[in-house]
Amino acid sequence: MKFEIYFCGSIRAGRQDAEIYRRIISKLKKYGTVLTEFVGTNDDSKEGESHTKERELSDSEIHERDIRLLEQCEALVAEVTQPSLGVGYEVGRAVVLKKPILCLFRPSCGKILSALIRGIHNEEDIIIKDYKESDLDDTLQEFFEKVQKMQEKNKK
Ligand SMILES: O=c1[nH]c(=O)n([C@H]2C[C@H](O)[C@@H](COP(=O)(O)O)O2)cc1CO
Repeated sequence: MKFEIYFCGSIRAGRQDAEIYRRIISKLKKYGTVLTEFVGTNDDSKEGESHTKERELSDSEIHERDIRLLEQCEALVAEVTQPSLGVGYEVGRAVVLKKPILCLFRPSCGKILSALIRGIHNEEDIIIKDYKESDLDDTLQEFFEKVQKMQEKNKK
């Protein structure tokens, strides 16, 4: 399986889960190319050393680049535990673009996921999954098998 994958995680809404994003991205590489690897790059500074390049771009350039990558991707995986306007927007745009979507939420954080995210689950091409890191391998495998099947069906 070799897909182009758009990964979403909080940036300006807080970098507390950046290390988890990095670990998810390294698992995603088994399934293809991660178009937004910078979301998981480890950083010490508040906005992130890894975003030095991002800082060279204007907000509208970041938005244009991300929409282009969203259109290009074959699947979107979002870590939605840390609430982020940018991630919510990306998920909404991916719904409109009819991309397969996997949203990953850790209930252990004590927060309650937005109904506007949990409510898009359809058991088919949009999966909203409560997870623990120990479940990730199985969850990703299951999701990308679905994506593969959908692509094969669409080719017929
Ligand atoms: O510099 C950036 N680069 C970028 O690609 N994004 C995208 C990717 C992330 O999945 C998402 C994070 O949004 P936010 O910054 O609102 O938490 O938006 C967001 C920012 C900063 O808002």
